[in-house]
Amino acid sequence: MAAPTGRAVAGAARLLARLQATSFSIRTSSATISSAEKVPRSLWKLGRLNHVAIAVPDLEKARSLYKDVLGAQVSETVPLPEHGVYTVFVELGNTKLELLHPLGERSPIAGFLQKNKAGGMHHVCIEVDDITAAVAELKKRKIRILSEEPKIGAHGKPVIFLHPKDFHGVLVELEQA
Ligand SMILES: C[C@@H](C(=O)O)C(=O)SCCNC(=O)CCNC(=O)[C@H](O)C(C)(C)COP(=O)(O)OP(=O)(O)OC[C@H]1O[C@@H](n2cnc3c(N)ncnc32)[C@H](O)[C@@H]1OP(=O)(O)O
Repeated sequence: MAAPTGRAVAGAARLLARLQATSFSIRTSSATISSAEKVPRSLWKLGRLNHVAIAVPDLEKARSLYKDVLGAQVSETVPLPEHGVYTVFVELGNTKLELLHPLGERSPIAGFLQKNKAGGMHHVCIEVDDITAAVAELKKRKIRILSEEPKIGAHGKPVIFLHPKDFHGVLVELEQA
């Protein structure tokens, strides 16, 4: 077989370069189309970490640990019967801890404390700028929302909880900012 000429080699190189450019732009445009179709991200945004909640078997002991041993500023104990919990908030400057203890027989944290007798991290709460839009999108994505409608949370604002099995084992609360 005859050796390729200089012109043939240059032509092949140009063709290869064009093919690479074409396949790159196809990949780019399909990624853009699919993400634009699936993620109308402009509708709502995540905000700050509002709090990290810790379920505790003895609320007074836990309150005293943060107040007297760590010197934190802590709230009074507040019962929230509509959520089945007592809460104490611990101020940390950039965020808060929420100490939780079961209230009533059907408390949603009773099972968690049965499994974690010494207590443990129960959920993280992240603010969102539009909880209605967040709920609509998460439902479309088949993420389980643990109440029919948002409830009024510990700060007097609407909140929802997302199933821990849909969030890598972490119960996530979203709170309207
Ligand atoms: C005042 C308000 C506020 O801050 O504004 C609050 O904090 S209210 C805070 C309290 N309210 C809430 O938590 C409301 C949302 N929570 C719920 O609806 C419930 O607690 C569920 C998260 C669905 C869990 O239900 P239940 O206790 O019946 O447990 P279950 O045994 O069926 O749980 C199913 C699976 O999820 C796991 N699981 C349960 N709780 C979990 C948690 N906190 N973090 C991570 N995983 C958890 C279990 O180990 C189990 O996994 P395996 O199958 O692998 O064993």
